[in-house]
Amino acid sequence: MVFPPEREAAYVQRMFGWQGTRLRRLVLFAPVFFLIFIVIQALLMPAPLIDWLRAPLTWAGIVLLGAIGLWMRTVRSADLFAWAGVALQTLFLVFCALSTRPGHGGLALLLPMFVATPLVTAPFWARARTVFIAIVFAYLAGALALWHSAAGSTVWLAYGIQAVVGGVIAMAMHATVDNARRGYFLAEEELEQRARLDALTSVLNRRHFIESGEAMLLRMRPGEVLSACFVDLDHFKRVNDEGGHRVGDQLLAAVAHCLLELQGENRLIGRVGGEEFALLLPGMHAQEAERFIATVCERIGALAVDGYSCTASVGVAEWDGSETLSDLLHRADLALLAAKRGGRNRIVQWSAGVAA
Ligand SMILES: Nc1nc2c(ncn2[C@@H]2O[C@H](COP(=O)(O)OP(=O)(O)OP(=O)(O)O)[C@@H](O)[C@H]2O)c(=O)[nH]1
Repeated sequence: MVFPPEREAAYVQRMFGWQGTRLRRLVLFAPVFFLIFIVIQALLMPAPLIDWLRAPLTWAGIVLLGAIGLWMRTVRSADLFAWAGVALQTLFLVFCALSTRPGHGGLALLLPMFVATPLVTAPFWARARTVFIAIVFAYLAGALALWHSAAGSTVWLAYGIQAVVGGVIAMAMHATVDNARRGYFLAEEELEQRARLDALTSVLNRRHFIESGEAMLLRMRPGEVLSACFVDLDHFKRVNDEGGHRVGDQLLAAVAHCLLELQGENRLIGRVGGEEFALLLPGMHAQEAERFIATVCERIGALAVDGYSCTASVGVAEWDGSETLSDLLHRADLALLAAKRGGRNRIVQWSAGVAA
């Protein structure tokens, strides 16, 4: 399953989000695992543990792996974390390989067996290419261990077979799990999308319009402007009563389509009531919003379903730079009431007089 690049990135980041906390804890175990490997070797081989602990290689490994592990705890990007994980895992295996004493082929084989499935960070949530490189590097490190321990040809043959079979199995496991997760991710995205949109008109539903609008106001910087519009269709009850609800539905959908066609970047359009729509227009003063919405109203007036058409009344209010979304929409709503009172099919800008 191949996603477009931006969805692929979102998917990898989401997977990392799910597993990030556990992985951040896990990477700290790299120096500990290395120490355990040293202790196992010391127990199995005649050299005393103190000899191993005196070796500069042991301390270089512990310090370097510890430092990378600590740094990785601060990484937020999923891709960077995956590559750092590959580097950490490879270095861990290289240090294990280099600390393997010559003449002990059996012990050296432990390492490649140990790494049959890449350890430490096991970036199975990452992109397939990263996982593939992690597996190849893991087996190369295993080969280094064999070479270092001067293993015989039988051991090399066994390792070669294991590397090919293990590598293929690891990639197949990754592909299977990844495919299932991608399917789940797509289904979840679709559900989220459905929960955000109004079923009839495909504009934002009321809840998401309010949530997104509040988030938009929080992102506004000093000096930035924004206007809100409340659009209410005039005498819509008549359309339903005379043409039937199906015609009413089709006309509502056509109006929403008209609004969506004019949806510029960052503009928010929501259905906030039966035949009421609200718009948030960042970067527009009230006058600009009024001009913009006049074009929209003209297009709405030109719509017709089975000979039925409608006009719209609109209230416009400009954000004062500090008020809440609820207050801003309330002022736009008061302006809308004034438009209705004034005879409908018109746009009214909020002013102190409108509230009276
Ligand atoms: N077909 C259809 N009609 C809806 C929907 N939601 C609300 N309505 C109708 O919209 C109409 C709104 O009626 P009113 O609130 O009286 O408003 P109006 O007739 O547009 O009159 P004014 O707003 O005062 O101009 C009602 O008949 C509702 O049934 C919908 O999803 N589909």
